[in-house]
Amino acid sequence: MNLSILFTDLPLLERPAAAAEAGFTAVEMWWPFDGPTPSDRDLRALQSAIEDAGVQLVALNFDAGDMANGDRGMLTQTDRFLTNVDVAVGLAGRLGCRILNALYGNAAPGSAHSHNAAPGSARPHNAVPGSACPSSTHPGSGAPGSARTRDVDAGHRRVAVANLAHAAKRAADIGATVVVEALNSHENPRYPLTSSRQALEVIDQVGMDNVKLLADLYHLHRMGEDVLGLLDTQAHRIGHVQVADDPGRGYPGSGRMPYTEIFNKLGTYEGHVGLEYRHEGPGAFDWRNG
Ligand SMILES: O=C(O)C(=O)CO
Repeated sequence: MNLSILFTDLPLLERPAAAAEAGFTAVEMWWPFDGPTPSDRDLRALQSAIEDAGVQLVALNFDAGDMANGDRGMLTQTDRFLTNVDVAVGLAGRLGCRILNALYGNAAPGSAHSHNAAPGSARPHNAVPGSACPSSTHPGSGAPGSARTRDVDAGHRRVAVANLAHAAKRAADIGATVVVEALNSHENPRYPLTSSRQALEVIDQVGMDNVKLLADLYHLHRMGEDVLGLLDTQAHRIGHVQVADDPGRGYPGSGRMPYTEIFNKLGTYEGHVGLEYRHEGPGAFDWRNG
């Protein structure tokens, strides 16, 4: 269960114990610190909270920037990302965590992907605070699909692939896998990977065995993907699975996704399935008894 999106009424350091109390033995989390290099004291406090609760950290996101203000990863920001890799791999190593999630990062203004809103999205293209939409202010110079935007995207891709390769090498030292995730463009309008195909393309470009897909079934379903088909055809390329229902990002069964079939398929999946849904109030896990 994901400690960044569940138990949010509790301080972070109390959430591992709450998860244990609720019967979980494994937890995952987004990077929980404000920057890429938290103090040793903060790292030790988190480690102790997890160890003292007796739960296993099974997946950890690298620093993804200021998520609350729209950041979605740092793969294209080399200095910040590489600094964080050492810290995150160190923490994961000490806690026996074997999955590290590297969110790609928002496309820069001027990229084709800064216009990534899905059909029907309620939010404007540049809904993330501080984002710009150059093609609307300078017609022709940065329009989606122009030579300039393609250069921006290709440059970012080269940097992201190199940084992923670096992270994967460091992760290999602790026997860990780095995963790459596609997000839905309704909630993440500037995130450039919005399908499993696009995420797998990046993974192919890195070309290392310990770089795999994070199949977040909620994000993928929200983008119209056949998630059952994905589990059938790409199981060997999936390093981690996360679930929530669509619409609403609530618990499985709260929306319209085919969770009976999904869980039947996941019956043979050997990794952990992260519960990454939002829930307020009691009864967050009642669906598991039904
Ligand atoms: O930002 C999100 O929605 C995620 O799933 C991050 O891992």
